[in-house]
Amino acid sequence: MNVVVIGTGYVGLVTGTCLADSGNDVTCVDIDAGKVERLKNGEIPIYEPGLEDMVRRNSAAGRLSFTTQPSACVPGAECVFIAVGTPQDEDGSADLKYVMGAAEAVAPYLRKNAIVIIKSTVPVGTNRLVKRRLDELTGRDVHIASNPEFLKEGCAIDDFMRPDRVVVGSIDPDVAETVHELYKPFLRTEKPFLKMGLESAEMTKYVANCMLATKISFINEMANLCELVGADINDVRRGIGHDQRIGFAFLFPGVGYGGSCFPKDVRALRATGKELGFETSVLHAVDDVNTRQKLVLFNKLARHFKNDLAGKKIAVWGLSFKPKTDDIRDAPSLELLRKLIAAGANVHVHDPVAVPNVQRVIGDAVTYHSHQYDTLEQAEALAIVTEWNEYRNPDFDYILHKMKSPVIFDGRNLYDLNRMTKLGFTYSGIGVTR
Ligand SMILES: NC(=O)C1=CN([C@@H]2O[C@H](COP(=O)(O)OP(=O)(O)OC[C@H]3O[C@@H](n4cnc5c(N)ncnc54)[C@H](O)[C@@H]3O)[C@@H](O)[C@H]2O)C=CC1
Ligand SMILES: O=C(O)[C@H]1O[C@H](OP(=O)(O)OP(=O)(O)OC[C@H]2O[C@@H](n3ccc(=O)[nH]c3=O)[C@H](O)[C@@H]2O)[C@H](O)[C@@H](O)[C@@H]1O
Repeated sequence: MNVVVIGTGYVGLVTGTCLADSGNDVTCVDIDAGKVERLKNGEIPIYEPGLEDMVRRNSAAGRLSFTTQPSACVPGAECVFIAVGTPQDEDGSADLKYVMGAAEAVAPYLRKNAIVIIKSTVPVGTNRLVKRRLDELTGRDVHIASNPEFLKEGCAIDDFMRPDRVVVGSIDPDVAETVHELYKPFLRTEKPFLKMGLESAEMTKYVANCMLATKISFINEMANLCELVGADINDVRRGIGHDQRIGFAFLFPGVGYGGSCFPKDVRALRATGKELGFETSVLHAVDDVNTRQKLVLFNKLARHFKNDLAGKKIAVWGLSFKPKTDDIRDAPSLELLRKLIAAGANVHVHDPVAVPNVQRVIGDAVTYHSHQYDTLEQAEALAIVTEWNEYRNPDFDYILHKMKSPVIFDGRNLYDLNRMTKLGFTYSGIGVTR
């Protein structure tokens, strides 16, 4: 099929590349000329394992190309995906200016019977709003489909190629069937293609993200309570997870969820409720718990140093909002760094890939290191924010020898409390402490 994807961010680039990989002719469009230039040279602007190779391979095969001009590709397209950002507006609701802008940019070039597929996460009602605008601009009854994306950064290609399900909302069932053709190569096992109405598809995306965010805030609240009652959340997690009704997924306690989606999507769904005079109390609590959880490492450090962090050398491992990405949008690390800087601490940080992004936001108020151990020279405490694999099994003897005082605040429960205590560390995890 001839496909156009508008937006070459995490979602657009992965969608376009994976669809090209299954034999479609794909053109990706972005308004950012610099990004398009880099992509044309086979350079990808984000860190996503495996993506660069796939972009190069499919570009070389002539199935994947990049442009800034919708006029150059939309006229030939049977399907036009819109995968632009939907950031949080000041009141928490989703800002639709990029989605509407993209729709308006493609409208003049849409061929008869082309399908516009909205992949961006958009509030209920947006697909109909976009359709109305497209109908107005083209003078035709434009086909529209809502196709929310469920991929995770860091394993985006695998998630796209092996989805748990594909959701498509449409007015006309034939439109959904055409979209199904695009997805059939990725749904060869028992995984379902779920057809539904536009509103249900839009809502499905928010409910999925809010459910996952709820699980995380719930387990974080329980972890904090475990510390107070002297229980170990790792044992409790296993104790509940074996109950098949509960399970293990997304119940790892930590420093709060970050990233470009959970925080904004929880707030956007709250805003939808508010607009309709409906109080979403659970979502309010989820957001509230998460805001507090992002401060959990700072509060532990402040308590340990009796509220005097001035001049204390603190090492921080992990800056991206989760491993295998350089994305720092709403990352808990930023909250920690800002609080430590404000308290006058001498902060030394490491991250395998996110340092350039953090440098752009935090500047030289902290010291960046290219090796994790270099942060520890005479450090008085180590805070672990992101569970990169290389932090899981470090040389603890070396760390003991390097640090001024062997104190670890582990925001991801990478280590075992008893082992750490035996080794001579003062150690505190999330929901695991002495
Ligand atoms: N990042 C993720 O893991 C996931 C994101 N989503 C949703 O997908 C959407 C896109 O997210 P990301 O890919 O992270 O966004 P992003 O911010 O990384 O990329 C968006 C891209 O769209 C481009 N753009 C904006 N207006 C344009 C226009 N008129 N024409 C052409 N290009 C335009 C921007 O220059 C940018 O390159 C959002 O609604 C997000 O909530 C859904 C699932 C996963
Ligand atoms: O809409 C989106 O953008 C995407 O949002 C999330 O994907 P992503 O944000 O890439 O990353 P996750 O792996 O879900 O992690 C989100 C945050 O939750 C935290 N988390 C996750 C799992 C867990 O058990 N505990 C926990 O604290 C992570 O550290 C991270 O900060 C969803 O998992 C995707 O399905 C969805 O498509």
